[in-house]
Amino acid sequence: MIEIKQVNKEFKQGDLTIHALRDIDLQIPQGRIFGVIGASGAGKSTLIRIVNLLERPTSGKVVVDGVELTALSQSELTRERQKIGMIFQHFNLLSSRTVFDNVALPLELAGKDKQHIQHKVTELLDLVGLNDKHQSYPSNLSGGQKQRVAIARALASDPKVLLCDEATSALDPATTHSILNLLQTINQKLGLTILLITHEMDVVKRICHEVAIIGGGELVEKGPVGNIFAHPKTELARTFIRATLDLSIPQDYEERLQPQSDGHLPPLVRLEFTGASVDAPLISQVSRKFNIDISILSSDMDYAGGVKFGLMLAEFFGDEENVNHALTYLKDHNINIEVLGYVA
Ligand SMILES: Nc1ncnc2c1ncn2[C@@H]1O[C@H](COP(=O)(O)OP(=O)(O)OP(=O)(O)O)[C@@H](O)[C@H]1O
Repeated sequence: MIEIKQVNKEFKQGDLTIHALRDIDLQIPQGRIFGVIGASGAGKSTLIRIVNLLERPTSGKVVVDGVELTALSQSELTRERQKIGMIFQHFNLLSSRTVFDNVALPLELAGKDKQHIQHKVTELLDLVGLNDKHQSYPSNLSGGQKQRVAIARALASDPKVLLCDEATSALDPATTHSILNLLQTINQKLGLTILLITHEMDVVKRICHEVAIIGGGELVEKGPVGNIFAHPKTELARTFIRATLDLSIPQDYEERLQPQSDGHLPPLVRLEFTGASVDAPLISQVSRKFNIDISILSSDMDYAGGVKFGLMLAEFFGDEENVNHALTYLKDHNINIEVLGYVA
């Protein structure tokens, strides 16, 4: 549905050339939810703006629904752009128009008659769960409701593709959840292809089928979300995955931690399970095999692509030599081990 072929984008700033995107190749099949994740300045916004040619690539092609947008005249492009809806981080609603009139705007611009507009806008506001807000103004809506209006407006011209530019970044976690659910519903009900950019792996994990990771304007890794979570190949992918796992040492433990063992203090160990970790009940195995006790302090494990991954904090009690053997055994089974200190 969307093909990005060998796209490069350079910005000139005086004598300086900023290479915002380098040789990007992406194919996004119809009906999929595709996420592009990257840190600030990685080139995400530039990439998504290139898909509807709000930004023209310096070289390369953009094909949407079989039409090469990069080869079109301005008037042809205006027509093709109706196939592509877009929503933004800050909603971009017209504050002087009611909710109804915001959603009606693209239909008015397309010259649709009043009856069609009334029917279509009512249907869209029903779809996004705002049928009681027709006459409200954006200033009287919550952030989540504003984004719902923006989604309804983006769908008014029956697009085949929806571009989401950090659509949930200005929202709290609960509202983010409800907007992501809505995007998923729309994807399933309307078969709409969704391309979203985000800096949060949680967003990707929650709704995307596939993900591409960009860093410094280059595409470093792409694939089905489960595969990337289970078998990240690059440090950048690992960093994003780690950020979805929340594991901090409780304050009182932090205060009790000693840098050295006196031979008796139990180590506090951070265990990282990745796609490479052996999928077996290793914690109970090492406990039995090396005659030690393991007390799990906290754990954030997830499951994707057929494997478990995540982080665990645990104290290992027992004879020092046995504990060390147990840690070596876990390392040998591809669990990353870090001894954070010894608990006094
Ligand atoms: N109009 C422009 N003129 C010059 N440089 C630009 C322009 N737009 C983007 N850039 C540069 O291109 C690079 C990529 O920017 P882009 O906005 O695409 O990144 P991003 O991943 O979306 O970042 P953020 O998450 O902070 O929005 C940055 O170095 C940025 O400074």
